[in-house]
Amino acid sequence: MKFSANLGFLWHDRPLPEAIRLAAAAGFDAVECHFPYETDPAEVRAALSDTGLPMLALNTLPGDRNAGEFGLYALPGREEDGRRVIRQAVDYAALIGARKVHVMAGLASGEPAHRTFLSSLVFASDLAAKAGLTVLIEPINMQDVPGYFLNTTDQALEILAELDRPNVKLMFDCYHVHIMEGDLASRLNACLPMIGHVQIAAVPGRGEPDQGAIDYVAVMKQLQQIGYDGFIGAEYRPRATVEEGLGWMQRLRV
Ligand SMILES: O=C(O)C(=O)[C@H](O)CO
Ligand SMILES: [Mg+2]
Repeated sequence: MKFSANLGFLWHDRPLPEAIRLAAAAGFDAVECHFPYETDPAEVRAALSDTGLPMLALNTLPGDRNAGEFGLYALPGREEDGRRVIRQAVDYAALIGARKVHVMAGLASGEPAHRTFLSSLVFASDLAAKAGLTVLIEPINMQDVPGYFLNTTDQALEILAELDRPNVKLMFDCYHVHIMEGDLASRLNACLPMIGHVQIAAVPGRGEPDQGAIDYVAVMKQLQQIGYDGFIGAEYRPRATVEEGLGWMQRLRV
């Protein structure tokens, strides 16, 4: 199993180039981030090239967080803002060699939001395809982000089927999926062909993936058995320092 440090959560208080170097020193095989846009891409590139780690993915900007926004893609009337943030993400991804962009749906519901999400994804898919990138959509649980548009893998699979674009895939975050749908094993089997990335954290608490309701040794074995050959994103909130909590990595390298 190959592990990617999610630098939106791990070493999030450090400048991004330093966080990349810390991830390499801690034994990660790759990194991914949330919102790198304020960092000079040349510095990110230098850290990636010094360490040899690939940057897997980044997020589109979520809009105005102070006003409660958490993504723009499913918000009727905000299509132009959605286009702006995907252009920015694709441009930045190209500069640092990232291959995937997670587009954040936002707080919305109902048919107008569904239609907006679909048409925005068509735009994102076309733009990303020109740069050889994959677009990710991620179901997020309703306890952490009440009102988020995309909550379950079932809903995501329906959207992906309706969209029918080979470069738009599912971000399967085990933490969110377990909270919303339980039964990770059958969700993984059902979603495998559409999975573009996997993320992990403990439930409850979103700490290191080494305790709680999800048996991650079993999850890793299943992923290997069903032929998932991508990276596993460590997207958790360390209970103490990142370094102190890294014991899980050895245990999960099945
Ligand atoms: O919150 C998550 O699980 C994510 O992966 C996001 O990228 C949103 O920050
Ligand atoms: Mg996630």
